[in-house]
Amino acid sequence: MHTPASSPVRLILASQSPRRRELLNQIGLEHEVCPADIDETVWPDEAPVPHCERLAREKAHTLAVQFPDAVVVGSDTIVVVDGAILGKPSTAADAVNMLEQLSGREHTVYTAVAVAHGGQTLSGVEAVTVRFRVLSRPQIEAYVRTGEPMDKAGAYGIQGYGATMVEAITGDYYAVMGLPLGRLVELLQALGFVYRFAPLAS
Ligand SMILES: Cc1cn([C@H]2C[C@H](O)[C@@H](COP(=O)(O)OP(=O)(O)OP(=O)(O)O)O2)c(=O)[nH]c1=O
Repeated sequence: MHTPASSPVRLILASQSPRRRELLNQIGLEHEVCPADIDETVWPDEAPVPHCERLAREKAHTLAVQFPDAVVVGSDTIVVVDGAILGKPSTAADAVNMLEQLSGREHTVYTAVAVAHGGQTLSGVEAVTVRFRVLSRPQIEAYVRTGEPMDKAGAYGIQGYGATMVEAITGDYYAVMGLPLGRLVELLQALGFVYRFAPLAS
């Protein structure tokens, strides 16, 4: 990524998520990683979408204050079913419960992304509807035993074994995986930076 005068820009990903790193690499956005240590507790009466956007903005803002020369990307993903937020499961039993709630029906994944630089923070939220197949209890337990659900909102990874549980998706796949790439590039451009495709090595 560059300034309009073609100088390279220092980009920092304020996240511990290996998926977000992978996704930035996929579109050639060179970056450093510096996870933001923020309190992710849901405020009393805080609705899911404002919660997820607040966290993405806090992650980006916290690091932007520490690294004023850099552009910082923060993001947050939640799964919402029956109005309740499913974050990352804290135990295997918790993961089993979450997957039982998702079985055979639709839920919404919200991913907020925020970019911060020069005292400005821009953000947006992508909403994706995901319909799950009916999952049997043995199937859920076998999936939880793989360990895949444990660091993921809603206890599944669409990019992994979790792909076998999905019947339909409406919205940005990359938002489910943790970082809506189209929205991110749009926000970086709105901050005044230039994103270009680089030729692929043959
Ligand atoms: C639904 C879903 C979530 N996830 C992941 C993306 C996020 O890493 C995680 C949601 O938790 P987050 O709190 O958004 O992110 P994180 O704790 O992994 O990293 P950080 O806060 O430092 O940015 O769930 C998948 O990888 N695949 C999926 O299909």
